[in-house]
Amino acid sequence: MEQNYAREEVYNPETIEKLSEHYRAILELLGEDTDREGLVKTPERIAKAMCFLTRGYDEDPREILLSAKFHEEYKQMVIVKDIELYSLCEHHMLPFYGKAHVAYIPNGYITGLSKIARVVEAYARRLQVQERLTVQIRDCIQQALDPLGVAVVIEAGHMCMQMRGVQKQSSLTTTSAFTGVFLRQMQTREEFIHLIRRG
Ligand SMILES: Nc1nc2c(ncn2[C@@H]2O[C@H](COP(=O)(O)OP(=O)(O)OP(=O)(O)O)[C@@H](O)[C@H]2O)c(=O)[nH]1
Ligand SMILES: [Zn+2]
Repeated sequence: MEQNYAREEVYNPETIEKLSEHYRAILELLGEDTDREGLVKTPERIAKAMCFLTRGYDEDPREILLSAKFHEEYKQMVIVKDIELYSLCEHHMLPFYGKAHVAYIPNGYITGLSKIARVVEAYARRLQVQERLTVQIRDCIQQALDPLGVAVVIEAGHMCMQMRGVQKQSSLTTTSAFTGVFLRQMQTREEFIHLIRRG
């Protein structure tokens, strides 16, 4: 059966054209022949890839959460774990990638589960440092839902440490950020840590 692999991404043609010019110049400075077959379309491909990898700038994470905010009296922990993320470190523009684990305890309002992952995506698809990414996710959920507490843990490997620089291929960085009951009650924090480590 014929599959339709139509590309959904829509890019601003002017931005792509300008970026392509710059990437062509960069490839030439790196000693490449941009007329050779394999490279003819590469500047445009990189331009589109970079727009994709930074598309979070066009998204409003708070709006994402509010678009599926529901009144609900559930007051236990909600955890969305193992949310894969791909971001770019702002120092080298090399990828860092890994998983985010996000929890909150509702206080009258819940949000659509996919929206939590979409918030991670909206902040990850920017030039980032892992610490800021962690805190931005936490603060967005706290401000949009006003829950009893929010917990975010991110575990990621940084290509700038793995394939260049200090070259530590298997190093992982863990960051965490908490609010409310996750800050005040060690037991709640431990329950979260226990549940994200399980399985
Ligand atoms: N805190 C933090 N540092 C990061 C992150 N991503 C990359 N870095 C670090 O940013 C630092 C930039 O340091 P510089 O000394 O200016 O850059 P550099 O000479 O390329 O450093 P090396 O990577 O050690 O070769 C490096 O130590 C990177 O490991 C991140 O998400 N958080
Ligand atoms: Zn880096």
